[in-house]
Amino acid sequence: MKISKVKLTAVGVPRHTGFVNKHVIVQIETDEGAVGIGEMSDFSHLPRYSVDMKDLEATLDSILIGKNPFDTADINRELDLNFPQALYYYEKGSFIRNGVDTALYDVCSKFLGVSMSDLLGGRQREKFKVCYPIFRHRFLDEVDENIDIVRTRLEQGFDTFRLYVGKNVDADETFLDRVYSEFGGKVTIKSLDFSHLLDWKDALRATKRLSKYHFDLVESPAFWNDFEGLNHFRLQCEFPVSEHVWSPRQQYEMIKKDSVDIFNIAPVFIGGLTAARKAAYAAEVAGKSVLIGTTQELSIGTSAMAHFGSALPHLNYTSDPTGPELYIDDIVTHKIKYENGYLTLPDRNIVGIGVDLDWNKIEKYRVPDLSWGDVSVHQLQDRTSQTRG
Ligand SMILES: O=C(O)C(=O)C[C@@H](O)[C@H](O)C(=O)O
Ligand SMILES: [Mg+2]
Ligand SMILES: [Mg+2]
Repeated sequence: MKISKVKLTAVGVPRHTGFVNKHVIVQIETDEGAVGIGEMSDFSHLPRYSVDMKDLEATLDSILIGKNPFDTADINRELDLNFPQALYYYEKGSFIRNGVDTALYDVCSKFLGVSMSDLLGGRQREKFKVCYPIFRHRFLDEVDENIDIVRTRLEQGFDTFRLYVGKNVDADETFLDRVYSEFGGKVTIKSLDFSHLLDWKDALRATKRLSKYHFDLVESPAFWNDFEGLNHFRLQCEFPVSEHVWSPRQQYEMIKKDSVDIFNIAPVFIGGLTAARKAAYAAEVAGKSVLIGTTQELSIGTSAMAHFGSALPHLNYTSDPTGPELYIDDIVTHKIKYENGYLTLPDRNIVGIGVDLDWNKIEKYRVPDLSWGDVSVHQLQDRTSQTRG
């Protein structure tokens, strides 16, 4: 089988917060007629340059056409040369590599007539627990609307949440107090996520202040790539520490410096399922736990993560992929399913990734390019359309 064409389609899908995320749908066509789909998820993150879609499609054509999609190792090597790893969380080259790599696994599993998970180590689980994100408070009066989100999502079966913190710790504290006084043991706070906004000492002070409320772990409590700072925090904090993995070198440094207890692995940030599996193996070798992170993908990217997570032996913490619940709509015929707060894999009898493109929805949300429009840094950081100063 040989790749005959790469097709890219950009879509802009709003969240319930009003924030519009731009994603790119990947189609890899082959001379056997099988077509693989993937998702370059959420280009709506800093830095504020954008990728030229037409040029990217031509570049990927030049790299991929004529290649056997089963040659994932060789293709990933080529993709790494063209879209190099970077010591940066939201490196757009990683999103590009992830969309292509996912489509390779999809087209190969379709060609073989098996579920995508069969090419990723099989299934240890048909579902896994996820948590719903509560985005960062900047003002005290945002607590009410976030408590409403907890109440609504709890009614839908999500009993676990993660809280972005650090901009207004008074509001963070008020929120946690309200959660435990109103919902008691019915709700679990999985993590406080500092998103690399504070240095490790400020994050430690905030964590100690909030530790009178229960949470399972702390995420990103130091500046970018501050491996020593993460280690200092970790040795002085009673809670497990997680950090996103955005490059093999960064993960190597975190292993060497014993920076974390948990690696937060999302294919989008490490550049694909192939790279994510390597990161998961490295975590296992280092004796660390894994949770699956997210950039808040649509159903294509989320389904790929469900398949990826089904085989991981040390998926010891609640994971994060909830994108299809955050967006007002999706671009597939049937969204990936959540049941009682669990992300549920497509049936193993369904070949490939297990979701199908809905071209009526794609046309509805199609955008001509990945241009930024008028968004503020606050909106980009906290994923909202709110324009308060
Ligand atoms: O755990 C995180 O950090 C995130 O989920 C980052 C978010 O910004 C995510 O990428 C999103 O778009 O909501
Ligand atoms: Mg995080
Ligand atoms: Mg994102």
